[in-house]
Amino acid sequence: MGLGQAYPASLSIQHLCCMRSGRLVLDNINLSLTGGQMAWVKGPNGCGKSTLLRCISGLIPAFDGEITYHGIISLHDGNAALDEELSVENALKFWANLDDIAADKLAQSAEIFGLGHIMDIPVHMLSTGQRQRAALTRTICGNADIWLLDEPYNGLDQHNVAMLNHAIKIHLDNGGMVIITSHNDIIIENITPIILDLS
Ligand SMILES: Nc1ncnc2c1ncn2[C@@H]1O[C@H](COP(=O)(O)OP(=O)(O)OP(=O)(O)O)[C@@H](O)[C@H]1O
Repeated sequence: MGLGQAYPASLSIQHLCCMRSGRLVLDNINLSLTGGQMAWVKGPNGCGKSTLLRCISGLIPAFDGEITYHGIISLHDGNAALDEELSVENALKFWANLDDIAADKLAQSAEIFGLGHIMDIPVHMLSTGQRQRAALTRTICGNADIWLLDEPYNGLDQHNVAMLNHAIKIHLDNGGMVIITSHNDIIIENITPIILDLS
């Protein structure tokens, strides 16, 4: 990960308000996390879950309040950010090279989601679940301390849900942090997420 043990990852959101197209979407949101902790952001469609993750990652400005953090952030959302024309392998290698990730670490991460047999397929030919797995591989093999996972279970079969939960557990055990949005319950052994309900 990006930070050593001497400087653990942390995140603090205080009185955050966020506007979209002139409408207040997030109103007075507060959340504090340290290394090893996970937050589950829940609530009905349109309540602002994705907006919150995009705000934390700096893609949407806060209207009011403060977000402070130590660590490197990786945002995983519906936009896979993988080049549609490249093979899965080359699309992932593009990011691995930028992030200075060793080839064997990328290969190991791709194996977690069983990408081996689809590494030579162009990204635009992937199914929903395959695309989700490829995009998750990018986050999992990276150096980020803080994973922002927006509906990461969408499209995943039961086996790959278990694989993702295992990867999350290892990340938390290593002092990482996770903020996740999901409409489904999150069941990860020995992990009790902090719930942020935006209902
Ligand atoms: N690009 C955008 N421009 C303006 N408003 C937007 C934009 N994207 C979303 N919104 C609005 O922001 C509000 C929150 O949307 P957001 O996507 O954060 O909700 P969500 O809780 O993630 O929903 P879902 O459960 O459907 O994924 C909604 O009212 C939506 O209409």
